[in-house]
Amino acid sequence: RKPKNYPPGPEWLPIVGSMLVVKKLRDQTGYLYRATAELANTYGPVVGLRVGKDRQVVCYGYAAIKEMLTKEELDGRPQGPFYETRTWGTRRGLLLTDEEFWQEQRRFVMRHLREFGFGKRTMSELVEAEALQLLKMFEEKMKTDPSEFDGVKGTIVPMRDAFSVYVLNTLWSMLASIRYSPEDGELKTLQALLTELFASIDMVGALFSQFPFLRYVAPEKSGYKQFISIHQRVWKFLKAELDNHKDTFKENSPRDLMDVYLEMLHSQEKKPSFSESQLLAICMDMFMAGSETTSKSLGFGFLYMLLYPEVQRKAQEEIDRVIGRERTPTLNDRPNMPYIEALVLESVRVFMGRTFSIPHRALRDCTVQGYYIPKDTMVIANFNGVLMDQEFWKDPEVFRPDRFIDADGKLNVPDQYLPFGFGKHRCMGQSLARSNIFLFTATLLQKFTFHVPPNEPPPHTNGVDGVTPSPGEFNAFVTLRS
Ligand code: HEM
Repeated sequence: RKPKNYPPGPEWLPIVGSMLVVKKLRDQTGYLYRATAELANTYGPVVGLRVGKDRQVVCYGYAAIKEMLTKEELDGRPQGPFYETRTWGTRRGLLLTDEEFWQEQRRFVMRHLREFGFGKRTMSELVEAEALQLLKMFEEKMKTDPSEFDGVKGTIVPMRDAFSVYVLNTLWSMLASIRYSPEDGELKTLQALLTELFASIDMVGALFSQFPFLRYVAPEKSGYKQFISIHQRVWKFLKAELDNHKDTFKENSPRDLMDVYLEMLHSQEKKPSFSESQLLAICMDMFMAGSETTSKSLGFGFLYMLLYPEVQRKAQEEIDRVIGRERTPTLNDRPNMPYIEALVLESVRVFMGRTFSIPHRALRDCTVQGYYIPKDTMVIANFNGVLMDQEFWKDPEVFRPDRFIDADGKLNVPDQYLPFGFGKHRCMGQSLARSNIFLFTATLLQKFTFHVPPNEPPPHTNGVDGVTPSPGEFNAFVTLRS
């Protein structure tokens, strides 16, 4: 039965709850975020659902989302088999842990990442080095695989996955001093598996999390088997690196986050939340939270730039004015390049405007916008309701970085812009993500212009649904700037 004053929403049927209504809307609209947006149109900005065993509340619109993200009672993360299976049946990591355990671990990781890359100097070095590698890859492609249309020379580049290894390398250098070659077979397989995993589950779980008995009666169909097998591959990959670190570990000379964590494991000050499996879970969370999100923002950004060539032109004008063509861009250029900064914000907006936050959980009974939220309810923000809000942005579907530039030409970020979350669980990688997108975009646009290939239709902006949305596969015809 619905609790009294629970947020309004569709009827709850025995066992399935409101699942069939959500599923029908999802089938009609093609996306979970659109299905819950439809529900918000009918029931208001806080929608109460039950899917299988889970009570789920979806917040839509700025007021509800801000309240949800800042309310301490809602700082829990969901519990249950789905969230624990990924870390060996216990709660581990940073993304899906809460209370004291999470606070201790988050604090430790944030403090030490500053030494190994989140600090201003180290971050510049890492991101600049990767941007140059990315540039080299495009230059090589130009030489080895040229194309020509109507006398214009260039090359065709599949763009959707063009950035992922370089993004991952900046993160992985900090965590484990590793850089992968874009040709690394194992990494490619792993990234392909993650893309598959991300497309097959949702932020609110999977069928086997809402109906746990399906793990036993329909392990294949419920997605359980695939979920486990992909995680096993990720664990094996990460464990090999951890073993390598343990073998080469030297006391008092930490090379990266893995080493400082290992040092902590041997220290007298070690608190119970620290363990080897927790270190692996942190790496896995960073791997999942850090690389997919940033690469997909870049993917959407470049997809939209194909459709809005004037955005590229404006960005290139700024690059020519501030940097010129001789030296490559650096992170120190950021304060002088509001348009590219705005382009970064706009790329993240169109990506996150198609998805949800990581789910929160009510640690205690509380309210959101006056509605009753019982303890252990999953509460989730549909960012579509705030990042694509028609009333606020006026033309949310248009790719227009200028919306973040004020009358004096300065960057202006409104409160409604919260794709990195807010409050105590806010994203740990915001500055790294924004630095990567800034420098990768500026470095490529300084040398190249990106066009829809003349023999292909323009790519569509819909994207592929999943935990995080991904642009569909698309090609760009890339030409050298004259
Ligand atoms: C464009 C890129 C990114 C976007 C849009 C993004 C967005 C978010 C959002 C919305 C949250 C959830 C906030 C909440 O639950 O209240 C989050 C959490 C998190 N992000 Fe990111 N993120 C990005 C990149 C990164 C990167 C590069 C890293 C790795 C360094 C990272 C690590 C994390 C972690 C560890 C959390 C969990 C924080 C916690 O629960 O305390 N993210 N991110």
